[in-house]
Parts: sequence; C-alpha cells; structure tokens
Amino acid sequence: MGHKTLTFVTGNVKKLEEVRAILGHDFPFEVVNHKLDLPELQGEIDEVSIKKCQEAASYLRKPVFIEDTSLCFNALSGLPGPYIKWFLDKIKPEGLHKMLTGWEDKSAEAVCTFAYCSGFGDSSEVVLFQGITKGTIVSPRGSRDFGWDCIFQPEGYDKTYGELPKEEKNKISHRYKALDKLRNHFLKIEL
Ligand SMILES: O=c1nc[nH]c2c1ncn2[C@H]1C[C@H](O)[C@@H](COP(=O)(O)OP(=O)(O)OP(=O)(O)O)O1
Ligand SMILES: [Mg+2]
Repeated sequence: MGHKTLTFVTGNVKKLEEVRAILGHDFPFEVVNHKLDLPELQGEIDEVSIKKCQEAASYLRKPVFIEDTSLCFNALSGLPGPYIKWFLDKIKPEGLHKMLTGWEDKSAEAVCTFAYCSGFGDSSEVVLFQGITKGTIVSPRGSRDFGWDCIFQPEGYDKTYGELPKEEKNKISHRYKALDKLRNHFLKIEL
C-alpha cells in the first residue's frame, strides 16, 4: 500500500532525522526528502519562512514543506535570529556564547518554523507552524554534532540540548512543538 507523501525540502540531514523521529510511525504521511540549498531572504522569521517555501514549491513545481530555525538572543532584540546559520558558520558555538559577554541577560529562544505550500504559483498560500523553546546560552557542553545544541540550555533543565539524550530533546524542543501543530493540521485534513 502506497503511503501518501509529503515533500520536505532541506539540505540538513540532522533536521530530517529529528523530523522523522518526532512524527514517528503513526503519522499517516511518508516524509520524502528533497535536498536543496534554498536562497534565504533577509527579514522577520515568518517572512523568511514564507519566501523559502514559495521558492522551494516553485522550483520543484509541487506542494512542499520547509523549515527554518532561528536562535534569538533576548539581550540583542532577537538577533542573530534567522541569520544564526551564518553566525554559527563563522564564529562557532564559542563565539556565539562570547557575543553575550557584557550582557547580563543570557536568555534566548529557539524558534522553529515549518511552512507548507499546497500550490506552486507565486501567490500560493503558505501555512506556518511555529514552536518556541526558551532557554539560556551557556558555554559549550555536550555533543557537537548538531549546530548550536551545545550552547542552548532549555528552561528547567541543567543540561544543554547537546547533553540531553536525543529522545529527551525531541520531547521539549522548538522542533517538537512546531511539528505537533503541523501534525494536527495534517491529521485534520486526513479525516
Ligand atoms: O535543533 C537544532 N539544534 C541546533 N542547531 C540547529 C537546530 N536546528 C537548526 N540548527 C542550526 C542549523 C543551521 O546552522 C541553523 C538554522 O539554519 P536553517 O537555514 O534553518 O538550516 P539549514 O540551512 O541547515 O537547513 P535548510 O536546508 O533546512 O535551510 O541552525
Ligand atoms: Mg538554510
């Protein structure tokens, strides 16, 4: 029996792994990955996600979903935000932690935004599913195999995402919270 599929456009295998682990076997769609490095415009989080999704859908000429992750430092009014990838590439987790030297407020929000586009014209409507996990930026601890996991300590925990077992991260993460909304949306469509 062929499962209905949903195309997830991402170039990040770690994201894909978490998306599959979180949605699990009960989700009535098969998540098919299309690897593409999409152009990401500047702007506010929602805007960046909407454009990224429209780019992907019009390039592949089919319905797709994408995800964009931001790490927002409260002391810096939300920056690096959607530009976290470039900051991380250049200054690494240590540099990100050091950016907050001189600020008392080390609090941050991890924001995950999924965007789904059911058509592929320029004006196709995009729906967003967002999840936010609050936390603190600490000096790097734990696994370094996924982005800034080693400097983000979620509220109420004494371990960073990088120190928590994967299953634990996936129960409280920004990505989990966003996928919970996405899942409910697609389950409703299924009925
Ligand atoms: O749960 C996470 N824990 C730690 N680090 C994370 C997480 N989720 C994304 N990240 C990193 C990847 C990238 O450096 C940046 C987001 O940028 P972002 O554009 O969304 O990801 P990407 O370019 O790697 O993949 P994509 O092809 O889906 O755009 O934060
Ligand atoms: Mg990206």
